[in-house]
Amino acid sequence: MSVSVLGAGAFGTALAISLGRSQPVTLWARDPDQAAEIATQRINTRRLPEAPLPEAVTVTSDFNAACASKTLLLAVPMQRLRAFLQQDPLAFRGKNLVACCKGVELSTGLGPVGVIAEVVPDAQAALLTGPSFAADIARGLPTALTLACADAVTGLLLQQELTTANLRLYRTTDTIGAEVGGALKNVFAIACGAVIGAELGDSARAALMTRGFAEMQRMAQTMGARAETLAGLSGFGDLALTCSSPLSRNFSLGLALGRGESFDPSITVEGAATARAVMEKTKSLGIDMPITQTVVALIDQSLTIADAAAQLLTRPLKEE
Ligand SMILES: NC(=O)c1ccc[n+]([C@@H]2O[C@H](COP(=O)([O-])OP(=O)(O)OC[C@H]3O[C@@H](n4cnc5c(N)ncnc54)[C@H](O)[C@@H]3O)[C@@H](O)[C@H]2O)c1
Ligand SMILES: O=P(O)(O)OC[C@H](O)CO
Repeated sequence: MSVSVLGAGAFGTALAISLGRSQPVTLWARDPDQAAEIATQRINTRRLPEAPLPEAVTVTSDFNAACASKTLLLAVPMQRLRAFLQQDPLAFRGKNLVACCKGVELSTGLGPVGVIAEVVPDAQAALLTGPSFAADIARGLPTALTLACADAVTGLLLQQELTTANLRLYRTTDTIGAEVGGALKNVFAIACGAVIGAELGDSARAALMTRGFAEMQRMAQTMGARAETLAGLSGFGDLALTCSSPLSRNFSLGLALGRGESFDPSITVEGAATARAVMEKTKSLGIDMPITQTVVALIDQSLTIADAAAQLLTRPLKEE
């Protein structure tokens, strides 16, 4: 069996480095100049500048060559996944397609596994998600993630194939739970960053994390997910990491909002589009997501941080 990573951003490069320490891996970049640069310098200076590539990583911009592997890790942003798959759906037929992105598609309300199932129905769709920064994985620091695949046999195979010495994978067949946890933790990280940026305190952050987790559970269970998935790495685990670290881009966007500073729009921040997509989805699900709604308003700048805090604090009192 062979593995290719499609997408040479920070996360794709980190996964290729981790896997490449013990097996041959192909890393595909869509930009031929970038592929040539990484192949020659043995480092991705644009996205992961301090992490050299092991010898076993082959870098290419040849799409067909990369798609020769049976297992393909799709490391492109959530809102680009469909267009990426639609470029050449035949190339993906019969493959193990492991989405490595987190979020909900704006146009459909689907998560990454749902998008793969729609565009390439005869592939085995899986999701790799959970608490991890690309730089940590690339440095070989200890990390644990969730590998979600509805097909238990394929899930077991992928768990064994993608676990490395420092990257331990747990498996689940609950793809919905894994999708929802990974998507919503980014939304709440924006909220937590805003609270810290506006100097509203660590207690307020803890409240947002806890009530955000309640929103996450509410949405996931309404969609048929299992509670234990949300309590695992893909839900609680990633919420804890992303809401507490300035290394997170979602948290950093929130920090900028809280401080009234600008933020580079070219940086991948999945939580912004996902918050909008989730609010659209709640209309059909019929559930209340007040923190998610507040994040949309903060991003739109239709609400100040002070008004957002006042609005959340004055909601009708209820049981926990
Ligand atoms: N960076 C992390 O620490 C980290 C950790 C875990 C999960 N993730 C997830 O991984 C996903 C990707 O994040 P990232 O950090 O690698 O982002 P990034 O911005 O570093 O890289 C995104 C890559 O996708 C490529 N890309 C974009 N559109 C494309 C298209 N249509 N076709 C082919 N390639 C395309 C870009 O060229 C770029 O190389 C996100 O969903 C993110 O949440 C990231
Ligand atoms: O930098 P972020 O906010 O996209 O977070 C990276 C990972 O998703 C953390 O698990």
